[in-house]
Amino acid sequence: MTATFEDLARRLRDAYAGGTVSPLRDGLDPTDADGAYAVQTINTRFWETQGRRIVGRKAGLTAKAVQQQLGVDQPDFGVLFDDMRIADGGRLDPARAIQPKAEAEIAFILGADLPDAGSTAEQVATAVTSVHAAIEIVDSRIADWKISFADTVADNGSSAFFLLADAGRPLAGLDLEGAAMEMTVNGAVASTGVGAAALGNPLNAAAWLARTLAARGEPLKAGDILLAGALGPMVALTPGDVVVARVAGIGECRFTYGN
Ligand SMILES: C=C/C=C(\O)C(=O)O
Repeated sequence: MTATFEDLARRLRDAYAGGTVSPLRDGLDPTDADGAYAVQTINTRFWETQGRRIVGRKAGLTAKAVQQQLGVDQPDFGVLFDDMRIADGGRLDPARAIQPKAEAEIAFILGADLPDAGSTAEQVATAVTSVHAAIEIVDSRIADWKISFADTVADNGSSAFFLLADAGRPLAGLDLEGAAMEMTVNGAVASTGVGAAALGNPLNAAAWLARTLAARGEPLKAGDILLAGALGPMVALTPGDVVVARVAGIGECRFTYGN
């Protein structure tokens, strides 16, 4: 290994403005989760010093369909910053993205802290104040999305932007596992899935996030937004695309990838 974690973190930061970089093989073994999270954390701290505010976390690689797309077999997480949020019905300027893809998800907003490294899905459920249909726009800073597990973890879970349906619903009575997802692009169905795709139930993905972050000493807090992971395959975006995600019984949200 010739590159340090600081080198890799700087390389990924520079890619946001300068364009994609090669896979990080000169400093990270493709399966080195600890090293990859160390790189992610260097950049999280860096961005915080630049005034970006953490508003939540994303779980990723929770759906078999997405794991297969990327050739991995475990979930990961990334940080959601305030400036990554797009309004429901809003626009994402293509100049702000490199090689974006959209994923339809279920999101939770927490009303209580989750400090327990043994948090269960039931404990998370008691902390949830609202459930939303959501879209995450992922955008690898690694050229052509040729990512290993370590590459995507180091690169903030390949996260870039997200939006939540304005209308949220209380958790009580919702069938999260059975909720059918359909995402259309320009009116044509581009991705389908179901809530159970996220580790069996989106609450399992949220509990995985809660445990993982508590164990790292950075527990989820009241007010945090949690993205529970893609419910179906991700879809590459082209300027002009209008993307709508519908999650049955939960809601829908949309954005335009264009000026
Ligand atoms: C590479 C990113 C994957 C996700 O965001 C996901 O599976 O939700």
